[in-house]
Amino acid sequence: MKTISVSEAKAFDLYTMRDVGIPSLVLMERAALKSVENLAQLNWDLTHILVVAGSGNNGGDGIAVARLLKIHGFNVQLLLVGNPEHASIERIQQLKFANHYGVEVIQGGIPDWNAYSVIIDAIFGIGLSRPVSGNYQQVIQNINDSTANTLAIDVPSGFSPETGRELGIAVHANATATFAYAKNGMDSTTGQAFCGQLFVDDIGIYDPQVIQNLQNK
Ligand SMILES: NC(=O)C1=CN([C@@H]2O[C@H](COP(=O)(O)OP(=O)(O)OC[C@H]3O[C@@H](n4cnc5c(N)ncnc54)[C@H](O)[C@@H]3O)[C@@H](O)[C@H]2O)[C@@H](O)CC1
Ligand SMILES: [K+]
Repeated sequence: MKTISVSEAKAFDLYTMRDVGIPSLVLMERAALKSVENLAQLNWDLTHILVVAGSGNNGGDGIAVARLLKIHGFNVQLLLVGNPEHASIERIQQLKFANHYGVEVIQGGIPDWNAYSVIIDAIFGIGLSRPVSGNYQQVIQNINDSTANTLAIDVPSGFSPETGRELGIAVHANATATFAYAKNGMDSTTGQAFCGQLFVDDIGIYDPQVIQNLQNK
C-alpha cells in the first residue's frame, strides 16, 4: 500500500488547489461524499450519529458529512470543538451550509456519550502538530470510552502519521476514511490499531508525478 508523509499530503493538496486549480471546498465536498459512502459500507447501526468537528479543515470535512447525513434523514448532531476564532475559512463556510439545512449543533457538553451509535471523528487531520491536551484530550477520551462505533476522517485525531503513534492521546477508530493516499504509519501494527478498517478514498488529489506521467503520454 502506497503511504505518504504529512508534508507530501500537504504538498499534494496545495498542488491540486494551486497548480491544477480545484478549489479547496470542492475537495472537501468530495471528501465528505466519500466518507458517507464508506459509512454506508460499514453496516453499522446508524440510528444516532454524533459528528465531532475541530476548527480546521478536518472539522470542515466533518460538518459537510453531518449536512449530507441530515439531508438523507439521519438523526445526526454536531459538536464543535476548538476556538471558533481560529476556524478556517472552509470550516466557517461548511457551518453556514449546515445551518441552512438545520443541522443541530450541540451547545455545551454531551450528557451521555453512550447515547450515540456512531461518532464521526473530525477533530484533527494532517494538521495535528503537537500533543493533544486540555478539552481536546477530554473529548478524545470520551470518544474512546464510548460504546459508539467511531469513523475517523482522514486521520484518527491525535494519531501522528509521522511517528505512527499517538501524540498525547488519539482516537481508536473502528474505521478511517483517509483521502488520496494512506499516510505513513497507518500500515504499521500501531497504525492499524488506531485506524481500524482503512478506506483510501480518491477525492481528486494525486501525486504530481502521476500527473506529469499522464502529460508525457
Ligand atoms: N483544502 C485542503 O487542504 C483539504 C483538506 N482536507 C482536510 O483538512 C485536513 C487538514 O486541515 P487543516 O490543515 O486545517 O488542519 P486540521 O483540521 O487537521 O487541524 C486543525 C488545526 O488544529 C491545530 N492543532 C494542531 N495540533 C493541535 C493540538 N494538539 N491541539 C490543538 N490544536 C491543534 C492546528 O492549528 C490546525 O490548523 C485534512 O486532514 C483533511 O481532513 C480535505 O478536505 C481535502 C482538502
Ligand atoms: K480526524
